[in-house]
Amino acid sequence: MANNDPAIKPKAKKPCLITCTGRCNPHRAGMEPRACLTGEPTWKKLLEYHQKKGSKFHIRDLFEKDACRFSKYSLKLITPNDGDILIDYSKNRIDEEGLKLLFQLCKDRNFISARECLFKGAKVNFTEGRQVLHTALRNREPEKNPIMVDGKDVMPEVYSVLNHMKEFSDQVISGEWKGYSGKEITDVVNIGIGGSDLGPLMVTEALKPYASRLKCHFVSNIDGTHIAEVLKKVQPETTLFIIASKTFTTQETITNATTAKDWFMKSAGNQEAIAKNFVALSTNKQKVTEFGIDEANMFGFWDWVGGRYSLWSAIGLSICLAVGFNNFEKLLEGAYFMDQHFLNEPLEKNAPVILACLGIWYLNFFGAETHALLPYDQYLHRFAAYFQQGDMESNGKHITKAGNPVNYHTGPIVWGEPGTNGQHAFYQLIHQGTRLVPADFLMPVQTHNPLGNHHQLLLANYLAQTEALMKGKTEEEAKKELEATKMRPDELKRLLPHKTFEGNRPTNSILVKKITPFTLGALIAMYEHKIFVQGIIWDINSYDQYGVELGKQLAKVIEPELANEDEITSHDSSTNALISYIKENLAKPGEGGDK
Ligand SMILES: O=P(O)(O)OC[C@H]1O[C@@](O)(CO)[C@@H](O)[C@@H]1O
Repeated sequence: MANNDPAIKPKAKKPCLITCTGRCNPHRAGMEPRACLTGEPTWKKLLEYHQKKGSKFHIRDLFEKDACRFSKYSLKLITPNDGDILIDYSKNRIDEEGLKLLFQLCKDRNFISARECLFKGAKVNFTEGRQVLHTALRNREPEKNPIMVDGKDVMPEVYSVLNHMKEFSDQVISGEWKGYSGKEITDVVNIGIGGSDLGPLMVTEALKPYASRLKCHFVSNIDGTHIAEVLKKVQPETTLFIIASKTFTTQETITNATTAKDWFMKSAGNQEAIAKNFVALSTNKQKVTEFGIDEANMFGFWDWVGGRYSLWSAIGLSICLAVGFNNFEKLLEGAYFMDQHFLNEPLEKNAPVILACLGIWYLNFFGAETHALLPYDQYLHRFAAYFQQGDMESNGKHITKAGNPVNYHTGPIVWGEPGTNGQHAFYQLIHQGTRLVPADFLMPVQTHNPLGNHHQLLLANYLAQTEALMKGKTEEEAKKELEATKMRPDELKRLLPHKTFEGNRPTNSILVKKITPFTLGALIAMYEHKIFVQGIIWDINSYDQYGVELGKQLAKVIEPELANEDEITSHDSSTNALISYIKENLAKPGEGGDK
């Protein structure tokens, strides 16, 4: 399914790819150190393989031809204490030949050396000139594996912050740490956005079975409703506010933090009280102290920690408070387990590499545009949302390392909801729509809430969906079913096409014994590394995010325009008109909100 959007008709004489984005400019002088991806010999072989075989596969046939398909196309990662992690990728439109070509593409794209650079602290974030070392945050063998940044082993600092996080979270949970009026803390409010919110929120929700006595709340949106609704639930004396911001300049976070501080000061009355009920998580000491939070109450981290990769850092303090430091440490251990798997396993046995390659296969050769993450676990209800930032802010790029526009698609649109809810919302499209939607189905075999036959039913639905998406329902099968209803032949003929399922919808089944801090850490790290592999193949920078800046810049221009009485004519007619409409409809003094 080529991308036929007329807005991006291929400029090149003939599109290099089924889904050429039309930005192809292979002859631009000074091509990047690596050949343009679509110029790679392996890429061309993959194109040929797709045209001759890949595009003609039906997964149902692949299973019928090979009784050992599951054992050939699945991985089992044996964890020390949390059971096995099973990655079943057999329900995909691919065979040995195709996988071999994809692994070869990884090698052609210098993946092996790029992986080493990542872990060793090379400046892989090549636009900001930074290392990318979220793996250092969970390095559980610091003596064996020092991590050098600018000639200095960062592991002592990493462990110093972890020790501070442990000491503080233990004190708060035990009640030793008191609020300004001497009362124990009962509620924690994490104020942050993006990577300073999504990770802590997702993990805290996912690990609810491990909850401490503290009630955790998250405020992120600049919409006053978000903080207003949280402040209704907490008391100033017993609330710990965590101001989480890598830069400590993000408008939403500083606005919310200031509102929280003003609300707090109405009760607390003096600046000293801040020291008991506010802490900061940031790389920016100066801004933290300017806000009024003592450096002693700051948990630092470093520029080589990307925001969307920061839950393993001080940004994870709310996780430590929500589930206890020991469980946070198990989360780190799970991620470390996956790091070691990613670092040491050959491509053919490497879960992040396999998931990355299969993603490339559908995105760049079948024209898929999205990737669904479908956790069959209600506690994981924020899992897809977390990887919307993790994946889309990493690989939503179109400029290569050498500064040229790509002529192939890059990062997918990531989305998803927990099962079985998705089945009653969007599975119709996945089963019978016109788009190919590769999907990962995640499932814990054991539930934290054994209740009647709920989990049995959840498991059955989980298994049925990937089977149905793969097998479909042939016309003959549908016809037999309709005939059994004694339906009139003309009615049957009319309904039959609507009742058949093409199947051949690819899925990966990812199962853990149970969602524990360890297995959750491993799963998150697995997807982080998948994103890395895809970024390397696409030759883009997965670790900057300039794309989020323009909107912020324009908002700074518009904000004062909304505050004055003038008619605004400085924008396009739409924006000018929208501003006018808003000004006409702003609440007049005394109009207030309707009750
Ligand atoms: O942690 P901070 O510096 O407040 O940034 C919050 C978020 O803002 C961004 O959109 C960058 O501006 C994300 O990359 C980041 O996670």
